[in-house]
Amino acid sequence: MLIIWKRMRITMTTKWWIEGGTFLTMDDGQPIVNGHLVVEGSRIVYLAEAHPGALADGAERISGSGLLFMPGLINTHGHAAMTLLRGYADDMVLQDWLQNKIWPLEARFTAEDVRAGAALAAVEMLKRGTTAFVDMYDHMDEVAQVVEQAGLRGVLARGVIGLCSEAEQRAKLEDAIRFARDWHGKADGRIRVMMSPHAPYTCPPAFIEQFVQAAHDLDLPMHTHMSETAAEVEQNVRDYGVRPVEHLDRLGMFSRPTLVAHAVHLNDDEIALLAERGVAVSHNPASNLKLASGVARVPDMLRAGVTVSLGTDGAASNNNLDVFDEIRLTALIHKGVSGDPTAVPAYEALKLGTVYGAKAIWQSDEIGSLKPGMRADIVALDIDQPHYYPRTDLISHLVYAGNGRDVKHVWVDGVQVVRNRTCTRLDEERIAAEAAARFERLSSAT
Ligand SMILES: CSC[C@H]1O[C@@H](n2cnc3c(O)ncnc32)[C@H](O)[C@@H]1O
Ligand SMILES: [Zn+2]
Repeated sequence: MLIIWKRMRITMTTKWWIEGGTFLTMDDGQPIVNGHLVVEGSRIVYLAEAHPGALADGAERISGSGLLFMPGLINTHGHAAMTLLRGYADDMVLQDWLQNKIWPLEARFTAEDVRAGAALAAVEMLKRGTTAFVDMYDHMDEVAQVVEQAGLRGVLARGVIGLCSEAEQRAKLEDAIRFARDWHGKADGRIRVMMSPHAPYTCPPAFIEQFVQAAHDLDLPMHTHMSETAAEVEQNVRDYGVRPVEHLDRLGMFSRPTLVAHAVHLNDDEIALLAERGVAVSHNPASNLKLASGVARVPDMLRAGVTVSLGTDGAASNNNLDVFDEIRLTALIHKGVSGDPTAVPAYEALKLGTVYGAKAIWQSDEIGSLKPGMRADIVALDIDQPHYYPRTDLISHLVYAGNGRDVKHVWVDGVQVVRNRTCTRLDEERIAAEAAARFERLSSAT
């Protein structure tokens, strides 16, 4: 009997069907109004205007009335546990902020603190429509467990600062390798791992080369902060005779698939090199504005063929984890600084948060758009609200009038992780209380 039950569990896949919703596929077509979508197991098997017919037989029916369905948003750079430090240090520039406020407090973080901060981030991201995120931090086993429990998709990296002895560097590299071996491909394939030296200004060249070698050995991508501030670029030239892009290229980093966060201070040659090497960029507009780092040359990068995606960075420099905010900022600030209202059009900004995010972090073509064969990472927004009327242009409304608070339901890999604005797999009240208590403990020790 037990064997029969186990077999049934393996062969039975859940099937559900959205009837009559509006679908923004992000596949360059017009939104499908009054369409139908069928999910079997973790994948979309049908999406069209026509009724799915027998394909919907036996499927649980969900009404799509008043809802806009789109691919889950992809946050390509952040530090989830830093939700604990939200509002702790505002209105400072990066180096002062890191050295005098953030790093001293992070030095006290325990694994339990990281778990509490990551759980708070998971609740926040899911409720604002993010289904996949990149995370770089310490105590990453805790983050991986939160991802597994929350039902999120995560590309995780044990971030490493190499301003320490060679013995400590070795121990950190070994921990990053151990983390990759333990977690890459886990949580039914929802977790993937990258190798991540923190930045060229915190990791000596030989240490970065060891990470590149490990990435080759493990066949993993690389992730780092790069060219975030003008001061960083100047320091790199002083220390190594070249700017950060050439420096990392010489160290072999771009021989691996690489995602760099920020890339604010680039010249034309550097943009051309990133395009040539296939390096993807995580644009973090809110964090770059708040830390007064500058504005990345996103329109120039897109023109050159660089894959540009969106990240929130940590909640201490943003101060939320809402990718809809980054989409809106991206559509607005590049118009403002260039004087060109077409610099980043609304639909292109949405692509940065979905299609290009997928290209930057998920090497296989399975997420970032809605079509048969893709993973069912889906967000439903309540568009029965004043700011979605009149129905002139839903893409315009989503980018310029909407926000993450419009998210009502979320699915990852076909599993509903947010229902009616509530996380189905996380205890939101307990997580918020735990985060508050953890911050109290951390800050009272100062
Ligand atoms: C080694 S774990 C990650 C490390 O990165 C720090 N961090 C957070 N935001 C930024 C940023 O904008 N630039 C550089 N480093 C950042 C975080 O505090 C952790 O120490
Ligand atoms: Zn960062």
